Amino acid sequence: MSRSCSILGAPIQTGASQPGCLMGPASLRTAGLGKTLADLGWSVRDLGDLSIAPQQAMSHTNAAIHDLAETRAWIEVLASAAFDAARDHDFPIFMGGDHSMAAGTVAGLARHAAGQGRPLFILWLDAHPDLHTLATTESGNLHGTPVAYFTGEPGFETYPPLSHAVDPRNICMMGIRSVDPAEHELILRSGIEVHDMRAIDETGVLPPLRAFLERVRAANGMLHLSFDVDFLDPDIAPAVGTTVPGGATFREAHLIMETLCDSGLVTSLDLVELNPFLDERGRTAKLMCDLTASLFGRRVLDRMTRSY
Ligand SMILES: NC(=[NH2+])NCCC[C@H](N)C(=O)O
Ligand SMILES: [Mn+2]
Ligand SMILES: [Mn+2]
Repeated sequence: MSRSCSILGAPIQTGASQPGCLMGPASLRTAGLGKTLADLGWSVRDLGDLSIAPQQAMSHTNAAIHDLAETRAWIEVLASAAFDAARDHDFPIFMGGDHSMAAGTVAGLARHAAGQGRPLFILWLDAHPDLHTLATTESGNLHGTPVAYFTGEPGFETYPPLSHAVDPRNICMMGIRSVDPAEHELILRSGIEVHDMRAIDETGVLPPLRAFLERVRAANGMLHLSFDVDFLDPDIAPAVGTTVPGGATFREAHLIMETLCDSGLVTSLDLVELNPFLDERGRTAKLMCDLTASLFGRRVLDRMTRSY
């Protein structure tokens, strides 16, 4: 029997500074995400898009924060939907939407993993660590906050209560190249494993990735991959509002996805920050689909025919 995956859209853009991520799920569907996975032998269920009710404005002592009520509502809806999707499917995919949605998906997945008696690990592919609290964010863009929230940092009283926090030592970040001072301080004290672009230039992506996967395997963990488009170099992935030069190459990104596929350890995926308004003839959406295909088993050569 083929393994089942679900795709669920979260057209949220209130966590970002500029509009457009709202169209992310439609763009990924247009690029053929569902058919791509079905062609690889997966049984694919499209669960449609989530939505939130209109919200009353919420204020915060940090006046920079915008759209708090909407983002809070999205996180609540997503946490519940992610829990259900993980219960009902072998491999749920969450299509964003800006990265604030990971506060919801990871919260729901952490609750599901706890019910299975397994720890949840997170591989965070991003130019940014998204480690602000509501007190430290200066931009007020809440897509900069999900990791601080789901690791149980204080200062999130206005977000939905978190039922199960993720242990910071179970998080591996790769591709990091833009860190604010408050985030830097939190990285140093939290124990999150962070591989910045300098580290990747020095060792390549495989040694740190394999070491992390060994830790996941040894702990019988579930592994969630949260993939921010800005992990990739802007030359190959222009459709994101927070481009940072010097990102992962096409080949590094595919190698990561193929290695993750070989490991068989990944159990869920966020595809976030795609802003189709900034895309060039759909090339970023197409690349995100192709990278997902590598994660789901697409190969250039069958391993059996490969000679070492
Ligand atoms: N998910 C993202 N693209 N986050 C970018 C965050 C950038 C910056 N650290 C901020 O807080 O505004
Ligand atoms: Mn991000
Ligand atoms: Mn980012």
